[in-house]
Amino acid sequence: MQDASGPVDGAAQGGVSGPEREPASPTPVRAYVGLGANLGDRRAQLRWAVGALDRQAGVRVVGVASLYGSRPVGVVDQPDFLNSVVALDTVLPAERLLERLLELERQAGRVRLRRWGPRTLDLDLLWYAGRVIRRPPQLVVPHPRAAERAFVLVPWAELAPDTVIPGHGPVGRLAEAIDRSGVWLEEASPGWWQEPKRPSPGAPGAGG
Ligand SMILES: Nc1ncnc2c1ncn2[C@@H]1O[C@H](COP(=O)(O)OP(=O)(O)OP(=O)(O)O)[C@@H](O)[C@H]1O
Ligand SMILES: Nc1nc2c(c(=O)[nH]1)N=C(CO)CN2
Repeated sequence: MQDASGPVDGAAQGGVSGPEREPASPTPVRAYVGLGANLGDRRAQLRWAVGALDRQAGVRVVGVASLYGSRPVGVVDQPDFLNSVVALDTVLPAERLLERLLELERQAGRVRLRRWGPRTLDLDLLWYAGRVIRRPPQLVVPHPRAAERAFVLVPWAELAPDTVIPGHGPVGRLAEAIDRSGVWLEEASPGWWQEPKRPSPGAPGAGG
């Protein structure tokens, strides 16, 4: 993983260009993915998702926003969410990337009970290389509700305020204009998603 402001480099990542696979983009493109959870050990699930995304062939996590708490939007009689946004460089086409996101949701034990209902892990493809993709209901990019959700815009603006959501404008401007009263900082990046630090031998409390 690296900083989100780093260059997009290294076309031949992840070994996704074998003959039996989908043709991959020749060079990596930037994508942004929204993370959400409001059931189970929410923080652990989001932390797992960051690592699992980075381990996907053809995907590299290049930035992770802070962790935010948020009051539920849409269906309001459900527990509060934790939300964040990650920046990726990927050689996967958008459809393949979405398949991976849905598979990771399944691995995290997500069961689809109702739209906008509670979930152990939600991964939304917010933005892919600035492209507009309309293949409803399977794939719509930019995510159709991203520009109206403070729990998306606030973490996203930390990573990429100048990124333009086609049809809406720059993420930073949208984040400044939106009502963010239902969103609060839970834990600043990078603390929440990095491996816990082991105490060094001999340090107070390290034992033995
Ligand atoms: N950009 C996108 N990101 C994630 N899923 C998408 C996207 N576009 C279309 N979909 C489709 O939406 C379905 C997932 O819907 P889901 O149940 O997660 O909606 P939701 O999270 O309850 O609501 P919302 O879409 O408002 O966040 C998937 O089957 C997927 O194919
Ligand atoms: N605060 C918050 N509310 C939501 C969220 C979410 O991630 N955070 N996700 C939803 C469906 O994707 C519906 N409502």
